[in-house]
Amino acid sequence: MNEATSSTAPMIRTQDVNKHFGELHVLKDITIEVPRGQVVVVAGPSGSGKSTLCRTINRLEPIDSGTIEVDGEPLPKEGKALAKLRADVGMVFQQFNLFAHKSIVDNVTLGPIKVRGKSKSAAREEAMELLTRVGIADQAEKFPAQLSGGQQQRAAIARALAMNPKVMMFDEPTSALDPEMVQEVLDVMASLASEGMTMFVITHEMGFARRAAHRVIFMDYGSVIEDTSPEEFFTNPRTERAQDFLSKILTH
Ligand SMILES: Nc1ncnc2c1ncn2[C@@H]1O[C@H](COP(=O)(O)OP(=O)(O)OP(=O)(O)O)[C@@H](O)[C@H]1O
Repeated sequence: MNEATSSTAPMIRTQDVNKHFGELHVLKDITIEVPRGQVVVVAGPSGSGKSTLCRTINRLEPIDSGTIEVDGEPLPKEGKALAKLRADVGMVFQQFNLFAHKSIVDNVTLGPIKVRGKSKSAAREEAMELLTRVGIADQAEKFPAQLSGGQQQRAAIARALAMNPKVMMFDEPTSALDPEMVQEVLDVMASLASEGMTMFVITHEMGFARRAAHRVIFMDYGSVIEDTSPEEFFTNPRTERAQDFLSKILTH
């Protein structure tokens, strides 16, 4: 890797990205840059293409045209480079996707041992530090089903962090949680944000956007139609679609 490039390039850069699902044009000429250390909240109505955009950046979905770079490097298509990309771009989904038959600590150590080549003892030590950081060290030996949804999601965040990612992507991380557990997950995310992690967060939690985001991207029908500061987005949304969206979300 070219160090000079990687230290100055935006963490994520997409240029004229287009994607279709059959006839549906789900991403339309998406051009965005996310500088390192920036926290971007991606908002928009259901079906506007937010998840698809997120998944293209991790190459879980291929694109039809355009380019995507992570840390100055084009996305690899296969092999070791793809595994490295998946480690560099940590993903946290709505469903926690933890391995049900492994303990929480084993869920966290699996990637570092298999992909990063860490020794078992080093991986375990780091996993315990991460579980402490997300507030569930006391749950380390339990199985996922023995934890609350909020604890499982915090374990999923620890698992992604264990790969030492360059950027963390969150796809509606709190929408499967009972209301009382939402805040504990958002608190972990806000703390990561304050530590300077680059974050790309799809969420309807506008409180988090106000508190932790540097920027809000609003998508509608596959296009980015607002890309602005949280202050501007909340006080002065430019488009009627964003105004409608905010009035629904904020009165919900
Ligand atoms: N694998 C797929 N095959 C076909 N269509 C898909 C696929 N994945 C998503 N779509 C469609 O693409 C559009 C965008 O979906 P996407 O999940 O990206 O939207 P979203 O903004 O994240 O929505 P939500 O907020 O409901 O999660 C939707 O119309 C969806 O039905």
